[in-house]
Amino acid sequence: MKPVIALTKGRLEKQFLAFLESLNYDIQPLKEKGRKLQVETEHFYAVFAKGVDVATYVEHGIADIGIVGEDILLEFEPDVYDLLPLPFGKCRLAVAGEQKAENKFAKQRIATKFPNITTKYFRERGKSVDIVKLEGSVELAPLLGLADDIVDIVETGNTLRENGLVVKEEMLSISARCIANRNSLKLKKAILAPLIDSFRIEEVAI
Ligand SMILES: Nc1ncnc2c1ncn2[C@@H]1O[C@H](COP(=O)(O)OP(=O)(O)OP(=O)(O)O)[C@@H](O)[C@H]1O
Ligand SMILES: O=P(O)(O)OC[C@H]1O[C@H](OP(=O)(O)OP(=O)(O)O)[C@H](O)[C@@H]1O
Repeated sequence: MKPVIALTKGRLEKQFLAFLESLNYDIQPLKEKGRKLQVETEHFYAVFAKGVDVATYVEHGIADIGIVGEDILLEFEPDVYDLLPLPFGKCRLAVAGEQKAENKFAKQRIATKFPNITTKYFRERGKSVDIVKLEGSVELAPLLGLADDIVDIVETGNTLRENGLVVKEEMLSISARCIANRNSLKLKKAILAPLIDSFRIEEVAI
């Protein structure tokens, strides 16, 4: 029996494949998948889904293991075992906005894909803010007057820069994480351990 791994489609999928390749796994079947959403490889079955759905498939035990951004775990708090950080998908969450802009709204209004993370962050600092939930291109919100600021992922900072926005507060650093279903970890330990252990690499500080 092979384990089932749920992979976040898109950006993390590409980085995970490069990671697998660096560990000498044969990723040819994954590279050739076309539009298929399930692929069998020598060591595991892979299924491809959006990040939050990866967490759902793992929570329900459909997938034994998942590769997902830490932002998804913090925002949705799925009931899964958060096993280990992975050396890709590195970025940070930040509050950003226009450099000099006075707040337009009486109560600071924040646009974000991450309402739960945002509410918690400001609550812990004794501040109550209004949240506008968006699904993408969050940087538009302050430019168009929908919100004062945003809470979003920053990697290179190019998206902020090219839209005339600046980081106002660094919130936290995040990376991709390897998660696991709680029962799978107990019942399928023998087949999961070699895979999980192979993902556990020490990062070299430079
Ligand atoms: N610019 C970035 N640099 C590095 N990692 C990122 C960046 N943006 C997102 N991520 C990480 O990659 C994960 C997947 O992001 P991605 O943008 O591919 O999917 P998404 O946010 O669900 O968007 P889409 O709706 O386009 O699929 C995020 O959960 C986050 O952890
Ligand atoms: O600092 P950077 O390297 O510019 O990366 C940050 C951008 O990447 C993500 O957006 P994504 O490309 O996923 O598009 P989205 O706005 O539709 O979520 C994120 O939401 C930022 O907009």
